[in-house]
Amino acid sequence: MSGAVFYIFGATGDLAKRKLFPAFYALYREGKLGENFAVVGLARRPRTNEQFREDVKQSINDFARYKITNEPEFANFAQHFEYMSLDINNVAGFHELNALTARLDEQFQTGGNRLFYLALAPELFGNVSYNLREGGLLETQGWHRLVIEKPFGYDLPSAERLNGQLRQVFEEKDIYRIDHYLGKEMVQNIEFVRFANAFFEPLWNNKYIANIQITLSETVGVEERGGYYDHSGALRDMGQNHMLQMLMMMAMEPPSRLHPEDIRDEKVKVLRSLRLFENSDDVRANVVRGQYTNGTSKGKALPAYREEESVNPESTTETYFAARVHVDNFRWAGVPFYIRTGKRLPLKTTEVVVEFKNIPNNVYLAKKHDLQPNLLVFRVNPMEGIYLKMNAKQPGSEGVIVPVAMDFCQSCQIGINTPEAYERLIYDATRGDSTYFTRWDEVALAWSYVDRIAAAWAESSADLKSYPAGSWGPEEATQMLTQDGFKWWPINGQNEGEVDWETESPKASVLTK
Ligand SMILES: NC(=O)C1=CN([C@@H]2O[C@H](COP(=O)(O)OP(=O)(O)OC[C@H]3O[C@@H](n4cnc5c(N)ncnc54)[C@H](OP(=O)(O)O)[C@@H]3O)[C@@H](O)[C@H]2O)C=CC1
Ligand SMILES: O=C1O[C@H](COP(=O)(O)O)[C@@H](O)[C@H](O)[C@H]1O
Repeated sequence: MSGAVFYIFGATGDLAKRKLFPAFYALYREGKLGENFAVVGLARRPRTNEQFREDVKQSINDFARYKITNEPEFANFAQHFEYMSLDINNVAGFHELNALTARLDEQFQTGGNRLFYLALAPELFGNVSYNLREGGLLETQGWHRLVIEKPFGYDLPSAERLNGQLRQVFEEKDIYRIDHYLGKEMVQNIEFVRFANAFFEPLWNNKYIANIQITLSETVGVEERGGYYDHSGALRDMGQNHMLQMLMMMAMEPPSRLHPEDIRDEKVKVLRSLRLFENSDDVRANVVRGQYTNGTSKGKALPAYREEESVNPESTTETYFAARVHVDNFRWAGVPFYIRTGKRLPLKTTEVVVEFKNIPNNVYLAKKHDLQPNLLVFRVNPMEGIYLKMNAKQPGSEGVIVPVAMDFCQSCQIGINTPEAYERLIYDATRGDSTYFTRWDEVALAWSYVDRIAAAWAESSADLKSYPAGSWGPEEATQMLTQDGFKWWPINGQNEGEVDWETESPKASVLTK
């Protein structure tokens, strides 16, 4: 990797602590950072370099997958970190930052390359980019890249405004919009499994696939982010980004080359093919929203959403939504994509299930047995793997057919969530590989789709359902599939009531008939 100075704006914040410092350490331990780098932590509160390095150490001890086992090695890593107190609205501070960087460029031989990571509230993104230019930080000979966190706007108009601000300073090719789901191993693996196997691609269409289900369930509530979440809700927090990104990975055509722009071109075509909801009735017929009331998990009482800190006690924000999405193109016409996500559900899991059409029911075996459809399941999070559910003869029986699994449990082999999404994404941005970052046209089209749902919801909250914390969400989401002759496949083979509350994490391989 070429050298670089990394600037973490928001270095005293939650994201830096939980994700960014551990990711830098993992990259360093794996030799991917080399020695020609410096990390400058930036935020308003005062911190000495020593205190900052202690913060970094603490965050690694608390959150990293590589723990510190070798103190001299950590000391060597830590001497690449410096801290500067900076209010991003103060342009003079950026001149000072430029002077600091000139020294770091020299000390660590970074070649003038600069990566600006904005782990800040989105309202601050525009000012940072102006001040980077005003402060002279974009004048070195190397590359200058901007990495920004979600949310990218609140709706299409606000996203356009934000993008306009950034584009006054940075070219699109230098803007790396993070969707951390794209950094997850199994989300990236969708593309490989689809396009590197002779037996999937011929079946990957409306002739053989009955429906696709994407579930992103969380056990947590809104924790300390009530203020942000109450303004956002599940649709904007998860739907506009992570869920549509996974849908694109499932539905895209094979790219002609493995070039970032070719891959993103194919993804964006999926968004262009989404059937837009025509009016509020259309939205209500195809999208269910819910909010959790009080309930229990592992025998523990949980508060209702409206009782959470910083949440409006009369809030109508959805903490759950499920939608029937159609991709109106030649490959997918007639195949529903069902997506659902929610807080305070029974399991923390992300899974994508491909349900294949059953064999013709006039065939002898189908006439004689109640055959289950074949399923291909991508387990994204926290267990990682792929399993195929198929039908086979029960050994020794009188021709009894049972569902069996071919199960590739990646996390059983190499551990849970390896490597972490942020490691991959920081590494890719440093190498200039934008494949797993969101291009502006993807962001804009995703907002266009989601804005229609949000607009219908803004008219009236009469369709907002409640669900007890610890349940699988409103009954209406189940009915939506029943209407189509389908059902939600149990997550990791577990129906409600069968959850392993002790571990909360899915069992390796459970099949439900
Ligand atoms: N936390 C998470 O898990 C996730 C976060 N994100 C996104 O990442 C971004 C950061 O989130 P998070 O870390 O949770 O937020 P926090 O509120 O924990 O941190 C915000 C950071 O911004 C700094 N800051 C605020 N105002 C200024 C200013 N005027 N000048 C300089 N620094 C400032 C704060 O430091 P100080 O007060 O010292 O100035 C702090 O370091 C947000 O966009 C969020 O949506 C996205 C996905 C997950
Ligand atoms: O972006 C977000 O994602 C997290 C869930 O991410 P995961 O990697 O833990 O599955 C979600 O909790 C948060 O609300 C949202 O902003």
